[in-house]
Amino acid sequence: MDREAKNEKEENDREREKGVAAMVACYQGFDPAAYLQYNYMPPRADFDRQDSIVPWKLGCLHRAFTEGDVGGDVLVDVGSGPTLYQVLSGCEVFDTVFLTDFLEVNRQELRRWLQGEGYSSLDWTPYLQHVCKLEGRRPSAWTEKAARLRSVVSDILPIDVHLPRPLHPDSQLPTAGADCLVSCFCLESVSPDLASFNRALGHIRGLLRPGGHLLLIGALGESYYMGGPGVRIPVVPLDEAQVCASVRASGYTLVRLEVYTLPQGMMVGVDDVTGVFFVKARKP
Ligand SMILES: C[S@@+](CC[C@H](N)C(=O)[O-])C[C@H]1O[C@@H](n2cnc3c(N)ncnc32)[C@H](O)[C@@H]1O
Ligand SMILES: O=S(=O)(c1ccc2c(c1)CN[C@@H](CF)C2)N1CCSCC1
Repeated sequence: MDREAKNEKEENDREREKGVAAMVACYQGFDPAAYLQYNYMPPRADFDRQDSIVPWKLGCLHRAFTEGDVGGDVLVDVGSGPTLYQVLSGCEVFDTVFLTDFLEVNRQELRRWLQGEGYSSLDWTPYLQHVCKLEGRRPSAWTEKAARLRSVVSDILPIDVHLPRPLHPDSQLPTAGADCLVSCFCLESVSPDLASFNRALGHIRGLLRPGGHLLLIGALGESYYMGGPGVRIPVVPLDEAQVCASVRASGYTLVRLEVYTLPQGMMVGVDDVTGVFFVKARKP
C-alpha cells in the first residue's frame, strides 16, 4: 500500500472510530424501563388487533424456528436489550441460549427476569401466552414456557457488534460457532452509517457455524428512536432492497424476507419507523 493509500485508510479508520464512539455516547442514556414502555406495552403492543405488529413479529419467529430447517444446540441473541420476546419460540428448539447486550443496565434487566416473576420492568406473560397459542398449547402453559426459557439461558454476555469478534473469547461459544443467531432492532440502531451496519452484519456472521441460520428483525425507514426520556438515538434508515443487498453482500444466503407496514395508530412519536422487516438467512 503506497503512502497516500495508507493515509487515506488511516483517515477512514479514524472517522469510523469517531462514528462508533458517538453511538456509544448516545447509549449512555438508554433507559430499559422507558424503552420497554415505549415499544412493548399498549398502545403499541396490542395483541387484540389483527394488524398489530406484535403477533406479526412473534408469528415470523415461530414459523422460522419450527419449519424444520433450524436446529442444533446453541442459539445466540445479538443485542437482546431488555427484551425476551425474540427467544420465546427458539427456547423450545435449543438447549443452550445466550442473551447478549452492550449495556450492563440491559443485562441487569434480563437477569432480574431470570430470577423469577415480578422482578423485571415488564410483565412478559401476554407474550409467553401468545407464543404458547402459536404452538397449539393452552395459554396457561406460559408458566412452563417461562421455566423452559429460564432453564436454557446459559449466560447473559457483553457484546459489541463493531468488533470483528463481537463476544469475549471466554464466552463459552462452541469453536465452530452458534447454530442460530437471532437479532432484533440492533444492527441498524447501533451503527453510525450503512457501511458500519454492513460491517456489523459481517462481524456477527463469524459467530455462526457454516450451515447455521440468522433470523434478523429490524426497522424500515427509521432515522431515530427514543431510548429514554430525552435520549434520541440515530438509526440507519433501511429499505427492503438495502436489507436484501446487505444480507447477501455479508455472505449469507437469503432464505426469505417478510415486511410489515406500521398502521398509522402505531406512529406514537418514540421513533419514525415506517415498517419492520423479518429476514431468515443461512451461512453457507
Ligand atoms: C433498539 S435496542 C433492541 C433491543 C431488543 N433486541 C428489541 O428487539 O427491542 C438496541 C440494542 O442494542 C444494544 N447495543 C448498543 N450498542 C451495541 C453494540 N455496539 N453492539 C451490540 N449491541 C449494542 C443496546 O444496548 C440495545 O439494547
Ligand atoms: O416491534 S415494533 O415494531 C418495534 C420494536 C422495537 C423498536 C421499534 C419497533 C422501532 N424502533 C426500534 C429502535 F431500535 C425499536 N413495535 C412497534 C409497534 S408496537 C410494538 C413494538
